[in-house]
Amino acid sequence: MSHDQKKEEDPRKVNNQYPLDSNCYKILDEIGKGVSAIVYKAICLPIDSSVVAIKAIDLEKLKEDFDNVRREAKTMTLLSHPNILPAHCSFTVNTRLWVVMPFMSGGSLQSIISSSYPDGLSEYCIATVLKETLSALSYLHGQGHLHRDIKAGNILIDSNGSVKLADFGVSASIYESNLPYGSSSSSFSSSMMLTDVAGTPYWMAPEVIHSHTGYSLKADIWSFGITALELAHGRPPLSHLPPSKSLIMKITKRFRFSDYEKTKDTKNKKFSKSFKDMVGLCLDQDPSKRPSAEKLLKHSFFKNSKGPDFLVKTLLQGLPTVEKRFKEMKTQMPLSLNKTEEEDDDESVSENPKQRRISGWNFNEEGFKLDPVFPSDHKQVTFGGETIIKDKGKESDGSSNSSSPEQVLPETDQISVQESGSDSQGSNAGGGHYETDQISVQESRSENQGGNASGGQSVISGGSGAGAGAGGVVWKDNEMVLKTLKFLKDSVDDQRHLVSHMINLVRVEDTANLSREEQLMKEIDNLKVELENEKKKNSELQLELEILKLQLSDE
Ligand SMILES: Nc1ncnc2c1ncn2[C@@H]1O[C@H](COP(=O)(O)OP(=O)(O)OP(=O)(O)O)[C@@H](O)[C@H]1O
Repeated sequence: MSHDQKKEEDPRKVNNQYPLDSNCYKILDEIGKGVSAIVYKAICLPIDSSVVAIKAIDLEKLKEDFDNVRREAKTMTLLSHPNILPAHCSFTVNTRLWVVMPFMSGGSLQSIISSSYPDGLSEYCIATVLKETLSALSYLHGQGHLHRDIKAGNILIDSNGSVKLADFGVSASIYESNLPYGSSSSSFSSSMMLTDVAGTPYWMAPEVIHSHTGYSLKADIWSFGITALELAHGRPPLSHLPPSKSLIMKITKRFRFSDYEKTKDTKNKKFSKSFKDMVGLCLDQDPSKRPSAEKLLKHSFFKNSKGPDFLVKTLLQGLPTVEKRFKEMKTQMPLSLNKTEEEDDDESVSENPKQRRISGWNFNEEGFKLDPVFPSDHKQVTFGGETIIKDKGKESDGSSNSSSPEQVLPETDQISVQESGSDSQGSNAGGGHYETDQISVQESRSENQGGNASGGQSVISGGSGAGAGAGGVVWKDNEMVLKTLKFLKDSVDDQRHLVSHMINLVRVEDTANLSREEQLMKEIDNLKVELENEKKKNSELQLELEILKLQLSDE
């Protein structure tokens, strides 16, 4: 039956255009759930019962983001590129905005990974899907649009292996920014800056988080780099941490990929030099140094790209349907799928085994190593004598000496650290204790006792518990000591993150009665103070590290 014949039969079908009436669609199944939307598989009855995906966005949940949603629908209908998912139409149904779009039977790369590739994809797959994504991004940037939410969850794949970039919920046009758009899309210009915070925290570029400095097209390139890591490892770096803005602010500060090519991956997965180089270019802290999408397309890594048939034969082979995957995920992760925004900040969510596959990323070694840290290696963290994160391997009694050698991070497998922190004189309460028989480090801090520039003393001894007393320094292996100091510093950072997280939780209660604007102002003030403290502490630690390095070189 031709479309024209059908048109006569069904008055709702106009020129093969998708009708703006919910009665014309029959919902078949739920296939996805985002922060404020549910995605359904449906058929459009008047158009030959063609299969579509409907993203039903809850406008009540959004409220202040309504402009973004309208922008998504508008952007999707205006853009035309083989790697960009178009929208057939959009209309409101009660309190929801329905965006009707083509059904991509493979679903998102995120759903594929979490269902079938928990440890990540092969580099050939990554090169293939990312090259297509980059083509979409290059087109988008050429049109003066930022996507602002590049991640595996927004890269969809069809049964024929075609790859499409979707979800323009937070996309923005640089034509729409307050400032004039003055130069070509591939060059970074201060006249193209946007200033509002948008996107998904773990993928956000540092300049988006520190949005007062403005950001532009290169923010998408950062997210693209994070997406590459997400595809390679199964989840984005540091995604076990709560996505609070203040936390992410610190997290992104810890990314130093400029020397990424120096990385020597020795465990779990090996990556090619060209992959590391490509990721390293994207994750440059300085946006102006990141390549444009157009330039990145010419990177040697994308020569590994294989085309859609390859994806059909590898990635999609034997994959459960998108609806089945969603059902499975729902039964496995009821918490995360039903959680509210507040619960998002709750670390207990990451208790879910799927979400905890990698509990973090270890950058300790040489400062640039990107090794996933697995949950079983999760160390116990104590603060002020109280156990904040329990050792996964054993029940902790909260005492400072309750940790086992297994708690030592695997990447620094010959190093152990014993920390004890105290603000009051003489007391030695709190602190984690990680030790092996190779080396142990004990750090004691007492604000009222004086000591070195940062008010602390470090004791490093060869052999567990043996060797130097307070104030003495016995160095056995310079490299090991440096690694240990780095680990110590990271451990302090971790504790600070946790404290910030707790402070944030308390603040949520505190500010519950304030207006949204007042809350944001308050949060900004708090963040400023927090940032200043952080800077101060970091420079103190830096100084301490430098002093210890000097002592080391004297030895
Ligand atoms: N057009 C589509 N065809 C097939 N599956 C889709 C389509 N759009 C979305 N999905 C599925 O629904 C899931 C949720 O999509 P959605 O865009 O709502 O959420 P998200 O991008 O993962 O999260 P959010 O945008 O809220 O951060 C996707 O991961 C994907 O598997």
